[in-house]
Amino acid sequence: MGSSAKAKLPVIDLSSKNLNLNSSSWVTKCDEVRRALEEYGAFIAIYDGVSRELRDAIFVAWQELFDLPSEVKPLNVTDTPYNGYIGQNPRIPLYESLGIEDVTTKERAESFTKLMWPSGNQSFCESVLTYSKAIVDLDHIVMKMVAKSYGIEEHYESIRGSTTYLLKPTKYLKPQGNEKTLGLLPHTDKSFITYLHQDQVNGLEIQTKDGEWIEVDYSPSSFVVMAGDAFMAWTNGRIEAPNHRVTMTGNKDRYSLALFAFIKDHTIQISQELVDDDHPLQFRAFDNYKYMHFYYTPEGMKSKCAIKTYCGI
Ligand SMILES: O=C(O)CCC(=O)C(=O)O
Ligand SMILES: [Fe+2]
Repeated sequence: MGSSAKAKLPVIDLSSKNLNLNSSSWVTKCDEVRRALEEYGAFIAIYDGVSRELRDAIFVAWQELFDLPSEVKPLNVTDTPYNGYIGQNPRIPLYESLGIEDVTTKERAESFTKLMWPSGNQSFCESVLTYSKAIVDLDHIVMKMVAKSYGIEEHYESIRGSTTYLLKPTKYLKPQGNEKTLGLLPHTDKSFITYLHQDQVNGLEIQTKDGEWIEVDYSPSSFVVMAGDAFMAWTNGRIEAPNHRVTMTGNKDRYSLALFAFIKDHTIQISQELVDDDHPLQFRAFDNYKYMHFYYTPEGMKSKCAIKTYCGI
């Protein structure tokens, strides 16, 4: 199927002045968030928790990071596949990314900074920490809203403390010539939930349930909220992780920023409140991190829907 200029992701205003937990509109808004995720697996959030200055600082920081010598960036090695450095992959030659695991802890932000800049880069480290914490606040809002709408607040509280965040700055080189070029292959995220941000250049495309590709057009002051595979299992399949990809056109490099939330060292139970005659139990309790490791095995990679292969019933 081709790309469609008509289909659009829902846009939901989650800025602080428009959210009042004690008003009747709160419940309506929670349902709006839940419905958008059920229909598209994603939506665009307008969110004022990241100031313009912070946004500018973070994209300056990413440029500095990607401009580091090519022998420095691969020093970022992690135990978890694909969380470290990815570059020079012939299947996606425009793509380069670095993951910062457990980014909201000061020690990890500092150790990553020191690895990349042994003589220090205080402003980089501060921008990373402040930005990540602002998106964690957005995560808490979104999760609270989904949980409220499904009536599973207690269930969410039981996993919330086990959330860990991976920040992944990504650079896509501008394509050679005028050809539309694939920057990132179609995939679903292995996370629980993902928050995407971009500089000026569009390129993200999300596939609808009927196979159409939506070109996501979002401003630097908004964020794409997207369900990952683990979210699909947690909600007993009510919310599916959408297939998405990046295509590059035009003559500018693209910088994007993903914050992936994972549930770690905690077995995720499927919400029993979401199991009924119309929605029989589809998944067994599972571990988000072990699932991610499974995904990168030959069996996981060839599976059509890895989360169903891993813990589906
Ligand atoms: O660059 C983007 O907008 C999307 C990145 C993405 O999908 C990913 O890193 O999983
Ligand atoms: Fe993704």
